[in-house]
Amino acid sequence: MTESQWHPSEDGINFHTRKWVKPEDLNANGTLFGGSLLRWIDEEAAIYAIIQLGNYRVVTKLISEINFEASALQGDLIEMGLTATRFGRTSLTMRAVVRNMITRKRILTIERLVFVSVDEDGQPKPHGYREITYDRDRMPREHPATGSIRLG
Ligand SMILES: CCCCCCCCCCCCCCCC(=O)SCCNC(=O)CCNC(=O)[C@H](O)C(C)(C)COP(=O)(O)OP(=O)(O)OC[C@H]1O[C@@H](n2cnc3c(N)ncnc32)[C@H](O)[C@@H]1OP(=O)(O)O
Repeated sequence: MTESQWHPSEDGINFHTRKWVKPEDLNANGTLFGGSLLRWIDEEAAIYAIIQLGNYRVVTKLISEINFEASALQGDLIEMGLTATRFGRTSLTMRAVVRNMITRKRILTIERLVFVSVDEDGQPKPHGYREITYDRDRMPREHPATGSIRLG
C-alpha cells in the first residue's frame, strides 16, 4: 500500500480500534505474535457481531484463510477494521483488515469471519437483520451478567 492510498477507511472498512504493540505481544523473533492479533480480531468481531445482530450470544463459527502480509514491532500502533459482508438467517459474515499505523503497511486480511447468533441453549437463532447499522440501535439492553435486570 502506498502512502497516497492510505485513508481512514479502505474497501468500505472503517478502522475503529487501535492497539499499541507491547512486549507481551511479541513472538521469539521480536515481532507481533500472530496469536495475539487473532485474539484481538476475534474479540473485535464478537463486539461488532453483537452490535449488528442485537444479541450478546454470538459464537465464532469460521475464520477463513488468514493472509499475514507484514508485521509489527514493539511500540508500533496497529488499527483493526471490520465490515459485514453478508447477513445470513442466523449468521453474519465479516471481512477484517489490520494495518500498521507506523509503517503504513497492511498487516493482514481475513476474507471471511462467520459468527452465529445463538439462543440460551447455544442453538442458532435467526437475527432478522439484512443490513449494516452504523448506530447503536440494536445494542442488547439486558446484560448477561445481570440476567433479567434491564439497563437504562
Ligand atoms: C448491554 C449488553 C452488553 C452485552 C455485552 C456482552 C458481552 C459478552 C461478549 C461475549 C462475546 C462472546 C464471543 C464468543 C466468541 C467465542 O469464543 S465462541 C467459541 C468458539 N465457537 C464455538 O464454540 C462455536 C461452536 N459451534 C457451535 O456451537 C455450532 O456449530 C453453531 C455455531 C451453534 C452452529 O451450529 P450448526 O449446527 O452448524 O448450525 P447450522 O444451522 O447448520 O448453521 C448455522 C449458521 O452457520 C452457518 N455455517 C455453518 N457452518 C458453516 C461453515 N462451515 N462456514 C460458514 N458458515 C457456516 C450456516 O450457514 C448457518 O448460517 P445461516 O444460513 O443461518 O445464516
